[in-house]
Parts: sequence; C-alpha cells; structure tokens
Amino acid sequence: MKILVTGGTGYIGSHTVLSLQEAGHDVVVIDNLVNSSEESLRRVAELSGRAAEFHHVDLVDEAAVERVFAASPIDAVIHFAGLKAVGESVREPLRYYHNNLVGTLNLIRVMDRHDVRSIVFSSSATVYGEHNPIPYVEKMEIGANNPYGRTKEQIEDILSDLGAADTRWHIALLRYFNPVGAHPSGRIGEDPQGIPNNLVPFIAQVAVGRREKLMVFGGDYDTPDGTCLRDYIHVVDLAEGHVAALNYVADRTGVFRWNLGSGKGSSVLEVLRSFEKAVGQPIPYEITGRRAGDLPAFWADATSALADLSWSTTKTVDQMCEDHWRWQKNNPQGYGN
Ligand SMILES: NC(=O)c1ccc[n+]([C@@H]2O[C@H](COP(=O)([O-])OP(=O)(O)OC[C@H]3O[C@@H](n4cnc5c(N)ncnc54)[C@H](O)[C@@H]3O)[C@@H](O)[C@H]2O)c1
Ligand SMILES: O=c1ccn([C@@H]2O[C@H](COP(=O)(O)OP(=O)(O)O[C@H]3O[C@H](CO)[C@@H](O)[C@H](O)[C@H]3O)[C@@H](O)[C@H]2O)c(=O)[nH]1
Repeated sequence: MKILVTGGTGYIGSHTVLSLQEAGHDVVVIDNLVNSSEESLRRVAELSGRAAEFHHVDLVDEAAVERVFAASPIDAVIHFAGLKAVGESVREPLRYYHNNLVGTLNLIRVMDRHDVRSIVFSSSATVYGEHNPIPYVEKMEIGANNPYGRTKEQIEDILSDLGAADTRWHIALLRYFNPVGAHPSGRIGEDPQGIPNNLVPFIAQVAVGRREKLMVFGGDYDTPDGTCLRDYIHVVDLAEGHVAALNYVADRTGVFRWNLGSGKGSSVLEVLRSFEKAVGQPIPYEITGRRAGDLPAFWADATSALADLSWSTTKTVDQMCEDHWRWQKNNPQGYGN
C-alpha cells in the first residue's frame, strides 16, 4: 500500500516510516518541520534502503494538502502531525487548538474528497484525565485536563462522529503511553528542541554532558519509592503497533480505540537506574518539588491491543535506555551535528 504519514519526520513518525517500509509499504511524508528535521528521513532511507517521498507542507494549508493527494494515489493515512507539549499548550492554547484541530480537519476533508477513508490517529494516555482509576481501559469515559490533551480528545470525537455518520471510514485511535528509546542502530531517535520536558530525553542530555543534573519532580508520592509511575514503551514497539492497527482496520470499517502501552508502571528512579546501567556510570540528580499537573501513577490495560491486534510490547525499560543512550551518545546534538 501507499501510506501517507503526517508528522513523519518527527520522533515516533520517523520510526513508523521505517517500520512501514520494512513491512513493504511505500511511504509519503507530510511535515512542516516545526519540531523536526528532514535529516531523520534521510537516515530512515539509509536504514531501509528506500526513500520516502517528502512534502514540506503545513496541514493548516488545505490547498497544499490537496496538492499532495492530487499528485499521488494514497491508500491510508497515519496522522502524527501536531504540537505536543503540555505546558506550552497551557500558555498558548489558541496555537494548539488551531494547529491540531484545523490541521486534522483539513486532512480528513481532503481524504474524503479523494476517497481515502483509512486513518490511524496518534492519541494519548492524557485523554484519561485525572478522574479514572488505573490501569486505564479503552471503554472509560475520557476527559483531559490540559489544552493539548483536549485537542486529542476533540479529534477523537471528530473522528468518532465521522465514523458514525459515514460507515465507509476505517478509523483507529491509538492512545500512547510514554514513548522512549530509539532505533537500535542509533541512527534515528528523539531530538527535542530546547530544554526537554520529558524524563528520558532529559536524563540522556545530563548523561551526555549537556545538562548538569536531573531534577526529579517529587519524592513524596504514595508510590513504592515516592516517585511517579508511568508506562514506558519502546518507540520501535510503538511503531510496530501502528503497522498492526493499519492492517486491522484495512479490512474493517468503524472506529476502534486501543491503548498502546506495556501494562506496567515504572518509577522515575527505576528509569534513572536503568539509564545509569546503560551509561555505566552514575547520573547526578536531585529530588525537588512536584511538577504541577503530574499524576502519581498511571499505566495501560494493554489487553485489547493484544486480543485484537496480536500486538504487545517486546522491549524492557533497560532496552529502552540502552537504545536511547546509543542514539544520544552517537548524536550528542541530535540531528543538528
Ligand atoms: N512523544 C510522546 O510522549 C507522545 C505521547 C502521546 C501522544 N503523542 C502524539 O504522537 C504524535 C507524534 O509525537 P512525536 O513525539 O513524534 O512528536 P514530534 O514533535 O517529534 O512529531 C510531530 C511532527 O509533526 C509535525 N507537525 C506539527 N504540526 C504540523 C502541521 N501543522 N503540519 C505539518 N506537520 C506538523 C512536527 O514538525 C513534527 O515533525 C503527536 O501527535 C503527539 O501528540 C506523543
Ligand atoms: O525532568 C524531569 C521530567 C520528568 N520527570 C518526571 O518523570 C515522569 C514522566 O514525565 P514525562 O516524561 O514528562 O511524561 P508525562 O508527564 O507522563 O507525559 C508524557 O506522556 C503522556 C502519555 O502518557 C503524553 O500525553 C505527554 O504528552 C507526554 O509528555 C513524571 O513523573 C515527571 O514528573 C522528572 O522527574 N524530571
């Protein structure tokens, strides 16, 4: 099949382009490069031996998206493109709603006009909000507590309404837990711009000497070691989850929701210890105050993805840290070196 990947130069997108090519698909990428570099695709091509077609296009520009669909026949879309920083979304809600919602509406309107009605969408565990018990199960009532999360929830609603109104659509909503790690080659990985918000990229930059120490946000939670628990998932497992979801919806219409996580929580200090093991030396850290908005613990109920997609995570937190470290060590400045 020919798959259009929006946001395909980004962290999860680039790994998924590689998985799609390895599964034999042709790939077309749309990205506006607001948070990524085309260098990732060059390296993906080096790994897979086949080049993806790249269009430097902003999804907010409907005419430009239209031109991509007019130029090549697309069979299905995996939609990653979006802004993703929770804190930034609180400060700049309009930018988040405009980019994520208008971009998605343009995309699905153009898809509909071109009779392309298969889409796999990047949602997030953040849609479960603060009110649900753990582990999170797909049938729970969702309700995000920040603008970024609300864009995910609203896009899930838009796609669900669309699937109900027009039964020709094949729709997969994938709720990711915490993606970390990198391709084991160390050639592609996460390249955050500015100060990393997320735990593992921050630890990696401390380990490589770009930052002084990790600040652990809160050591007094009601958890085994006092730090928060999250469900970390290797980005290559996550990429494979997209290929599985795409195959599932290919011959089924309707709207499907799956958690993509391991089903297991790990604490901040456990992740730090794994990373230290990968690096082979201690990583400086300090336990400091809690970060506003953090939940003490959450992880996925991952049984639906296993039952429906025959997909489950295969890699441990140790492997995530080893692979993340290989990428960071070989590319201390990310793609910028
Ligand atoms: N990384 C995580 O922790 C996480 C967790 C849950 C969900 N997600 C979601 O998964 C998706 C991919 O995340 P990622 O970590 O790879 O992020 P990323 O920032 O690396 O990738 C997103 C890509 O989308 C592009 N983009 C943004 N707005 C665009 C627009 N209007 N037009 C075209 N391209 C645009 C960016 O340039 C970037 O390459 C996002 O939708 C994100 O919200 C990520
Ligand atoms: O410098 C840091 C960064 C993070 N943490 C802690 O590490 C844990 C994980 O934090 P982080 O990596 O920022 O992930 P989450 O806050 O769980 O959020 C991520 O994972 C969600 C899905 O589970 C996505 O929706 C979000 O977009 C994504 O940022 C939390 O306890 C943080 O308090 C620190 O202690 N120090």
